[in-house]
Amino acid sequence: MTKQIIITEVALRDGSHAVAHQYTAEQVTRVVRGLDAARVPYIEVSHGDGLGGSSLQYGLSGTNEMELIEAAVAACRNSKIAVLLLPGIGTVKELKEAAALGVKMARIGTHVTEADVSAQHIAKAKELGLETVGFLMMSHMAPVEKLVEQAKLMESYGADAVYMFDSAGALLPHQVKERVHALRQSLQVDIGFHGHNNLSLAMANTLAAIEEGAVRIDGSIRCLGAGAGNTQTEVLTAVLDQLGCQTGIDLYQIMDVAEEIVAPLLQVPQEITRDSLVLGYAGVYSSFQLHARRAAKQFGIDARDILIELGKRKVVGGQEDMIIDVAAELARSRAVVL
Ligand SMILES: CC[C@H](O)CC(=O)C(=O)O
Ligand SMILES: [Mn+2]
Repeated sequence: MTKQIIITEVALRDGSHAVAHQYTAEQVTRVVRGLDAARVPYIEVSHGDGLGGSSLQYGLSGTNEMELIEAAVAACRNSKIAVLLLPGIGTVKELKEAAALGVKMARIGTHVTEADVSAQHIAKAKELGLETVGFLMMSHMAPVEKLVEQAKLMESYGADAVYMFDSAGALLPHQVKERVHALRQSLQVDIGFHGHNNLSLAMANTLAAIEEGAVRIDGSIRCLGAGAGNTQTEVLTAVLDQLGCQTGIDLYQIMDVAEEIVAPLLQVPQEITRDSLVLGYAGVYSSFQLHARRAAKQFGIDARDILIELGKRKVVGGQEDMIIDVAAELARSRAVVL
């Protein structure tokens, strides 16, 4: 595999879920400086749920995300700062603000069956001169044909690349291969992949995606991300180097950022816990983990039961309020049985 792989580092966005959206501008500056020195091409910075995500529904940010973005842009010499926007959560107003701060890439995401809601935001991002990526979340929930159909919509709206997101960390390598293969057959633009490690398959799935032609990959330093986190950037850098793929990232430098700057930020290392394992097993949005844990505590029940029930109900991003409803129902039904 002699390929050029373009990595986007997502610890300062997806990893925001893992720290309950409490990054400070000082932390962002230190991490971005390190990533920039390691020559990571893109660094995503936003609330975990994207621009405008700070709310009671999704979790309040400790620091206004525009301040974090400004700090990130100021800390870059080489890397480009990307932002996430989920239409319905973020708006064009925030996209404009981010662009004015010097952001270079917009990543517009929708649920895997709802690409049509991204048309306006993709067009606006392009108009603002941003490199624009479309991504389809919870891609395990749609059959391959549906995924391809939705990806083609994003391409038709002007996306420069389309990613499939394994948001629940539920896909197995052969399923990733099948999906990326089909996307590669049908799209002209670059294909990307974003994995979660809930079933310990983020790296295997990433390599499966690359084998089938994905050239844009999300990584997260020290795995910092929702659920069990994402494909670990520094490990991916080493593995791709062994495979003869080029990332342009300095391996020792990225290892040092992981060890010396990111690890000390973590209260506990990012690992596969029983709750994150259930996210992958039940096919539930990784960002639901912290909400489910809180609800479990509040109602005196097991977070795994909540997550399994959410999986059965096929709950998707934006339905965070259902977590409390499900927890309350489960607690009630148990009280009746007793
Ligand atoms: C809530 C947005 C979500 O975290 C986006 C993402 O990273 C994913 O779907 O995996
Ligand atoms: Mn994610």
